[in-house]
Amino acid sequence: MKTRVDQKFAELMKKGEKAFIAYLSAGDPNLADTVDIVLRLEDAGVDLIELGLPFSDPLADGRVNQEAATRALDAGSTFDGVMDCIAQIRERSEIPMIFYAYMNPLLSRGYENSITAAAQAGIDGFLLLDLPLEEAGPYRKSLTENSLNAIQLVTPTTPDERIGKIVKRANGFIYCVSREGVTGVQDKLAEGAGALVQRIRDQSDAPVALGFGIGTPEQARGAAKLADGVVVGSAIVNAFHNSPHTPEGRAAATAIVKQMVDAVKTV
Ligand SMILES: O=P(O)(O)OC[C@@H](O)[C@@H](O)c1c[nH]c2ccccc12
Repeated sequence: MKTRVDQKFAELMKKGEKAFIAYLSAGDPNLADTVDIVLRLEDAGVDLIELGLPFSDPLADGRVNQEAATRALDAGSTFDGVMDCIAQIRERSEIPMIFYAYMNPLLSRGYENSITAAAQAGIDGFLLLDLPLEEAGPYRKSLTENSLNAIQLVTPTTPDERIGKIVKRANGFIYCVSREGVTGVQDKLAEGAGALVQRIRDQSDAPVALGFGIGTPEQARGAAKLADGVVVGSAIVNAFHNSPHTPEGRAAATAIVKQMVDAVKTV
């Protein structure tokens, strides 16, 4: 089972290049704009998209991502609308996409068919935040049946023994959460990020992407030196939210992201 995510990481690692992964909340400010923004990010050199399903209680998200999810919900984003958005992106792009979701909206809609619908729409993997490993058997089985990656998170408080269990069940890439707490730009890269990436690499050969708190080209470069990929979310959400929703404004926001992409690509 080789997804676009697998292929992209294999291609980049062969070139000795680091991956740039951009997070955004689907539907912020609306689903049609999400299609435009994703295509602009791809043009700016973003390698993978982590697309968030808007949810009312995103407990792992800081203010920026919470407010983005609320804007998306207020704009009428639904699960089916996000599926249409993904399908529209897929009509025009082969960019690898990971579906980031909380359990609640999937359970309320029905687990299995949510995964099947997302696979049919064209995503390559799931990042499900609040499903404990021990209860994720049926989830992983459904992902495998749909040829989707199961992206798993490792955090600074994850013991080594649990890292071992997590990486055995992960594929695509391992998401290394650089710091304790919720998402949101910080003034510097977390001190222990490098050591945490190494703790993962001690138990897995899978690509490791480092995220949480990265908001400047310097921080992105620093993260790229430590891992195989860099994830940026809040800074990108902010750039597009704080720029006019016009072609010029979108181009300006994209240019901000491109500075971080270029910093990662020159490591
Ligand atoms: O926003 P930041 O600090 O750049 O972090 C990336 C993050 O937004 C994205 O990967 C993500 C959004 N919501 C999450 C919840 C848990 C883990 C990761 C995420």
